[in-house]
Amino acid sequence: MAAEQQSPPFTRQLWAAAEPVYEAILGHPFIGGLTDGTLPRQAFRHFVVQDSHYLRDYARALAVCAAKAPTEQDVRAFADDAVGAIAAEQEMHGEFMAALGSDADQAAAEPVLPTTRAYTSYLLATVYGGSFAEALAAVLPCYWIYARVGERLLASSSPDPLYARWIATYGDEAFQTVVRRVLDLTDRIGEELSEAERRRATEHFTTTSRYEWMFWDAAWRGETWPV
Ligand SMILES: Cc1ncc(CO)c(N)n1
Repeated sequence: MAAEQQSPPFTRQLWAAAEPVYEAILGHPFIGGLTDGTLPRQAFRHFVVQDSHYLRDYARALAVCAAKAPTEQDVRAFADDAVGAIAAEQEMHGEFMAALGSDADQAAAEPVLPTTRAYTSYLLATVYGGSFAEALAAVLPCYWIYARVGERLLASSSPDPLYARWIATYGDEAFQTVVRRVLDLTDRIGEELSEAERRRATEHFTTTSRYEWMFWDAAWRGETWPV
């Protein structure tokens, strides 16, 4: 019991695992190009199309978290966030695709590429097959890394209005509030976990954090299916 009380907040332990990935994301040319406005439209378009595919499955993953959540309030919070992910996906389709001279139908018709498929498959397998703590750890980087990246980029924003708009979405106080709530829940859940359960959850968290870096990198490289 005493050992449990001494263990650090779970979110601190998790962030320590993700910190190198977060630094790598901030140093990635996709993020650099977003802030200085030099990111080629083609790379941004790749991101927007894949992200709309991603968010559809992410919404389902959040709905599974809702189904497994411990309290009524947590069920409601994840169900709200699932709705929020669908709204974000539709906004991506609508506003961003229109600004890129395309439309929702065109985006939906484009293939789900390898990194998107790998990330969403891992997420869905973990939330369906794992405990609530594992599910939470798997979906957490999507919230937390975007909130941290958004917050960091908001200071400099971007000379490109389209990229500035993207940055504003995630740097926005409303999104920061949503993320703080999930982090509070993570610390609450973390207190009840054994060391082995913390380790398992941390592994999911590290894996999906890496997928976050890979997601930007795939857009930057213009990833395609090799065959
Ligand atoms: C890949 C990815 N991760 C996180 C977010 C934040 O919701 C997003 N929109 N897309």
